[in-house]
Parts: sequence; C-alpha cells; structure tokens
Amino acid sequence: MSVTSLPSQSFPQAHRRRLYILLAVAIAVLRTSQLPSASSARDVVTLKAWRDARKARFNEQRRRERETPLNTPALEKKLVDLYITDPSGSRTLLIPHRGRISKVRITPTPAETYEANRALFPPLKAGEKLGVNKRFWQMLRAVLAVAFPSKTGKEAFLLLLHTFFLVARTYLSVLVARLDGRIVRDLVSANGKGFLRGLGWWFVLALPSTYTNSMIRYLEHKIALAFRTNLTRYIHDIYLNQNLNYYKFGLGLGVTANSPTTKVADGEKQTGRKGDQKEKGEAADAAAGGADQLITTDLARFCETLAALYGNMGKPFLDMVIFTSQLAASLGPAGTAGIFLQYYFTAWVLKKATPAFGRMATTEARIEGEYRTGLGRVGRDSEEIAFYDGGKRELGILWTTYQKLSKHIHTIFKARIPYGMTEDFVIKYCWSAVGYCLMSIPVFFPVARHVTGVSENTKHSEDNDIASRTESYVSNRRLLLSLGDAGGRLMYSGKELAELSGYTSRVYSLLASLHALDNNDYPKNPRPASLPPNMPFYDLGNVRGSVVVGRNHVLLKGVPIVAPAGGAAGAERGGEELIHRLDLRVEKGEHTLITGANGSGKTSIARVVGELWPTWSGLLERPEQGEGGIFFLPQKAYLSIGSLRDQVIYPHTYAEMKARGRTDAELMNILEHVHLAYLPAREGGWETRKEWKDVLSGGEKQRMGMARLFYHRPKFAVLDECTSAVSTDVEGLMYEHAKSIGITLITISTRASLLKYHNRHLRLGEPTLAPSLSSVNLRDAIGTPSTPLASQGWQLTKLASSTAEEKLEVDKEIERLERVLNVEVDLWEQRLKQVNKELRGGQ
Ligand SMILES: Nc1ncnc2c1ncn2[C@@H]1O[C@H](COP(=O)(O)OP(=O)(O)OP(=O)(O)O)[C@@H](O)[C@H]1O
Repeated sequence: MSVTSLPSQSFPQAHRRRLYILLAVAIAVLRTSQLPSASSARDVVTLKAWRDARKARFNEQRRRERETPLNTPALEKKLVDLYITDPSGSRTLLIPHRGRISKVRITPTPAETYEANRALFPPLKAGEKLGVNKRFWQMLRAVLAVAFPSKTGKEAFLLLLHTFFLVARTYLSVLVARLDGRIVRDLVSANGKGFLRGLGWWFVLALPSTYTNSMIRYLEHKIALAFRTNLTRYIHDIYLNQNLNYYKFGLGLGVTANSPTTKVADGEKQTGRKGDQKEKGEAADAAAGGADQLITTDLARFCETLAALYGNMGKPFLDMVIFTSQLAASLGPAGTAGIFLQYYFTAWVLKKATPAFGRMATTEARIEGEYRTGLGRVGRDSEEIAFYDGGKRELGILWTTYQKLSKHIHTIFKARIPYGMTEDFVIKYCWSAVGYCLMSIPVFFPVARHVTGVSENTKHSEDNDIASRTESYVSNRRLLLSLGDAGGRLMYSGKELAELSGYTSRVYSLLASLHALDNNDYPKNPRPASLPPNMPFYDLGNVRGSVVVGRNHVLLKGVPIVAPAGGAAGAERGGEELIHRLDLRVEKGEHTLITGANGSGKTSIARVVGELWPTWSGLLERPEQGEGGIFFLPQKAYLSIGSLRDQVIYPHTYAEMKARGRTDAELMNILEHVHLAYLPAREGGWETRKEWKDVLSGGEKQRMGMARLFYHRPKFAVLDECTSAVSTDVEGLMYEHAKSIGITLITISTRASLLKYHNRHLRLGEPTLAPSLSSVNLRDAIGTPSTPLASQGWQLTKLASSTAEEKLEVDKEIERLERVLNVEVDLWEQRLKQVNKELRGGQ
C-alpha cells in the first residue's frame, strides 16, 4: 500500500529534460571566467569568435606584463598621466592593474540628476523614529534610486542572473530531496541497479548544485559592489564639487537631524511622551559622524546587507513557496493549512521577540566612526603628539571610545541570545514537531489520504509498501528540513532587515545632508528671544548678500565677517560676528596687508572672499579662482598625495600642466625663486612619490606653497600667514618676486616687517586707534563703514599713495610702541633690579 503520491512518475523521466536544460545553461556559464556584461554580450557574434577574442586579450595581457612589469620606469611614467581631461567634462583614469594600465572613463554625474533626486531626500528630523517602518521604505527607495539607477543597466542584468541561480538552486534542492528518497527506497527494497543509477544521478546533480551555490555568492558580492560603485561615484561628485560641500559638511553645517524647527517640536514632545529623547538620539545617531566613516564603512555595509538580503529573503521565500507546494501534494489540505498556521505563529512570535536591531546598528556605526576618527587623528598628528609625549593621553582617549564600542557590541550580542533562542526553538523544534505530526497524518490516518485524494496503489506488495513509505518519509523529511532551513533564513533576514534600516538611515542622512548643502538649503530659524535687540542674528537660512565672481578686483562692500553655525547652535545664537561690516576694495597693484590680534578675524576675511563662509549681507566681488584670477595660500601648508612635481603644480595634474605647455625647466626656475632648487636632485627627480608632509620641514612646506603661487601666476593672491616659518630674507625675496610677476598681494600677517612690500594696510580690532571714541558713539560708529572702530573694528590706510598718510601710519606705529613701552618698561626695570639682586647674592 502506497502512502503518498510521491513519486507518481519516476524521477529521471519526469525531470530529465528540465535537468538537461539546466545543465546546459550552467555549463555555458561555467565556461565564462568572467561574466560578460550586457553590452559585451550584444557584441558577441559566435561562441568561437568570443573565445578567440578572449584568447587574444589574454595573450596581449601576458605580453604587456612581460613588457611593463610593475615598478618599472615605464609604469611610473604612465602613472603621472593619472587624469586626462576631456572637453565634455569626462575624465579618463589610468589605473594600474596586473602589470598594465587600464583606462577607466569617468563621466561626472550631471547636475540635472542631483536636481531630480533632491526631492527624494528630505532631511531626517530630530525625533524621527527609525526602524522597519514607512520612513525606512521611503529612505530605501531614495537610496536605491542612486544605487540602482536604471532598470536595464548592469545591476538589473546581475539581479536577473542572480534570480536565475536562486530559482535553479531551489529547483535542484527539490530534485535532491526526491533523489534522496529514491536512493533510500532502492536501498530498503534491495534494488541494486536502481541504487547505482540513483547514485549516478546524485553526482550529476552535485555539479550544478555546487556551481549554483558559488554563483549565488559571487553574484551577491558583484551586486553589492555595483551598488557601492554607483553610490560612491554619486557621493564623490556631490561631496567634492564646486560648492565646497566637503568643507561645509566638515564644519557641521550639513547635520540636519538636530534642526531647530524639529528641536522645538521635540521639546514639546519630550514633556508629553516618554522615550522621545531616545528617538531624537536615533535620528542624531544616523546623521552623526565624519564623512569618511559614512562613505567607507557604512556605505559598504549598507550595500552588502542589501545585496545579501535579496538572496536571504528571496531564496527562502521561493524555497518556502516551492517546498510548501511540494509538501502540500503529499500532505493534503489539512497539512497545508497546518503549515500556514505555523508560519503565521512563527512570524508573530519572532516579531514580539525582535529587539531594535536597526537602532543598535546605527549606534554601532556612529561609535565606530568616533573610534576611527580618533585613530586617524593619531596617525595624522603623530609628530605633534610624540613631541608632547601624548601617547598615554591618546591611548586613554582611544581606549575610552573602544570600550564604548565594545560595550555596545556586547549589548547587541546579549540581545541576540533570547532572540536566537526563540528563533531556534520555534523554527528548529516547533517546526520539526509540526512536520512530524503532518507526516504522520497519512500513516496513522489512511482515511485522510482518501479524503485528500492521495492515490493508493493497492498492487504494491507489503515490502514495496515499506520501501515506498520510507522513500516518502525521506523525501518529505528532507523537504521539511529544507523548509525549516528556509523558514529560519527568512526569519533571520528579519533581523538583517532591521539592521539594514540602520545602515539605510546612515547612508540616507549623508545623501540628504549633501543635497541640502549643495542647494544651500538650511532651515529658517526664528530670531531667538534671548538675543539682545542690538545684536544681529546670522541665520544660515537667511543669507542675503550678493556675490559676483569674475571681476578684476576684490571688493567687499558692507560685508559682515561672520563664523557660521549650523544645527542647534545656529538656532540658539546664529553665526558669530567677528567684524561688523567691512569695506575693502583691492584693485590691481594695491598690495594690502591685513594685520590684527590673534582671533580678530583675519583668516575669516579670506574665508568670506573664498566663499567658504557666506556673505550674509552687502556685496562681494572677486575674480575667478585659479590661474589669472585669485589664488589662496592657507595658513597650514597642504601637501597632496603624488610626485614632487604634483606638489608644485597642485591642484593641476601633470596632464593639465602639459596641456598648458609648461615644462619641468620652468618648475625648476620656480623652485630657485623659493630656494628649493635642491629638492629634485635630493629626492631623486620630479616623479618621486613620498609622504611629502613628513619629508619637508615647516619652512620648506611654506616655500612649496609660494612655488605653487608662482606656478599658477594669478592676478591676486591671498597669503594667509603662509611665510611665518620662512626666514625673513627669503620671505622678502619671494614677496618681491611675486610683485615683479604681476601678482597683487593681499597678505594676512602679524609681522610688521611685511609692511614694506605693501602699499595699503588694513588693521583689525585695534581698540586704541581712536581713543576719543566713547562707548556711546562707538555703537553709532559700528553702523558707519570706513570709520575707525574700537572693537570689531578696522581701519584701512594707504601707505605709499601720499606722504601725509604714510606719516600718519608711522605716527600710529610710534603711538603703539610708546603704549607698549609705558606698560612694559616699569616691569622690565623691576625685573632688572631683581636679577641684579640675585647676582649679588640676595643683598
Ligand atoms: N568655524 C568656526 N566657528 C566658530 N568660530 C570660528 C570658526 N572658525 C574660526 N572661528 C573663530 O573666529 C575667530 C577669528 O578666527 P580667524 O581664524 O579669522 O582669526 P585670525 O585673526 O586669523 O587669527 P590668527 O592670527 O590666530 O590666525 C576666532 O576667535 C575663531 O575662534
């Protein structure tokens, strides 16, 4: 007596044709060492032609490897051409790979794409609850619009292929389950021939099964990489664009989760509802951290989790559908209903038992970012730390952060214990028990078989009956095990989905911040009631100044110099006003020296002129940046990655230098002017690549900065204390040379010795310049540009234009020195008396 419908037809007859097709496809794919992309697939005419082309490519690669092994001068030479710009704006990157240079064409993401996508990325609000909720699906859809830009692109092709292998894998599992049953049946009924045939099929199935498993993993990684590449390109293009988003993001202006409007709402909620503080923390966690952590680790984790989730959810789901349908045929409607009941019960239990994995993943990413930043700081500022012998202190800081991280990870692990137990208990044990019960139905209740329409072959002998029952049991058992496994993976992917929600919020917050920064979108804040009425409120959402780029002069007309503040600080106080309103016009040849006490706002003027900081009101006019325009030399010398030549021509590339017809001989001449002519010979030539910031001394770094200035030959140069470590004689020569080649200098310095190279002098915050100003008329004076001020003030003097002004300037210098002397001479005399007394032995 047969107990199941299994197998109504014998295995090979039923499945042979489909298996042959599957094998043919698998073998065809197996033969491809690399998957051809959709476009190259179109180009393939015949398999033979494609194989010939592949062989030719391989031979060519070997030939190149022999001709240009790595580290040969030929490769070094090619490396200097790293970027080749194209009139369309695309660049060709030359990437060294396996002994040859491959060309990768990079087309910048069009501005319209960012414009179109902006609406998808409304910023995260403080108090927004994260997790697998409606907002998560919105965020995922927005990020996917970037990661998966086209339905017919490479990602879609990979996804299709991945799906094919997932289906194939499930189909093969069903075949294996049936074959398993058949082999055991033949074994029990001592059918040697059938047993051997079954074994043969077993090996035939093993090949595509193992290949399918490997391909699933391979394609999963490939999809993750394709997502990551798309997202990274998109983020790089918006992060490092002309709007200086990298600077603004670093300044903290892009962190939107603490936006004040939402903060007010948050405050209201906090009084009303417990737990909102935690929610605010979730959104802030998603937005916190440096760009490096977000763009590298968090992005990679997002892509890996997302790609894995497709397989981890898609495949078990498919498995469950197919296995359930297979089992349903054996178990009948009651059994099928039982299976579905158990699915529902499992989902309900696991939902109740799942901790907030998403929030935990977000917090983990944030703390990991902090730890990474700490380590980065030690690496970057190692010399300074070593001089202070600050290793122990840094160790303390790093260890504290690491402890925080390890404690948090430990909390996650602890939260996983009860979850894992529940999961195991429900899926492994409850499901198996239900499985046994369901399988026992046709055995113990043969009537049910008739009811369910299960066919019964009464011709079977008793032996055959046992063999058949064993076969059925083994097949069903295997199917149930696979079903349990699929269910486990599907439920497990619920945890992964929660974690994905955490990573999604991180990547989303980065993209939302960058879009907002790029569009200069800041929340509009109401003027805080606590602010005194005479104090201006500088809100990033209310910048009204005009900026005109492309003029042949530098002009600031009624421009306040204000340090911007974003987020909650910006809402509470607004930006910090350093200079109330500045009027400055620098025409060609008007070399201007800006002096003032530390922190008086000298560099800040350069930041406003360079558009790093906003022009809140008034008018700013300036030339274009770069060659023939304006060039900024910052206080801290910056040396880039690259060759010695790259240091002089930065930010140009070698290709750009060549395109302008500039030569190494010219660069040598420039190095002579900055007294660095010995460098190419000492360092082994222009192509030498080193960590230049560690190789060059402080003074050499600053002279390298001046070399850059001479290379770019701008009309105007803003020099911010960029020669403070250079000896005064060399400094003088460099200033004279700059003037002789037609550069108008706007120098920021505290060195009075530089006055002689300038013909105008802008003094900042000199309280004694106009001692007659009382505190009453000072307030009026603040509103009047070009008036000498006592605080937040400035005064512009022409040095060489008229002797009277020159005399005034000298008078002021004498006045200042007398003031210093009056205060300090008494102190010096006292000290002298003290020293003399000590020398006389204290008498
Ligand atoms: N991002 C910022 N946010 C808030 N305040 C800032 C910011 N950057 C600078 N400041 C403050 O603005 C003031 C002016 O800074 P700035 O760098 O312009 O001074 P400086 O006159 O160039 O000083 P120094 O001579 O020391 O270089 C300082 O008090 C500084 O702390």
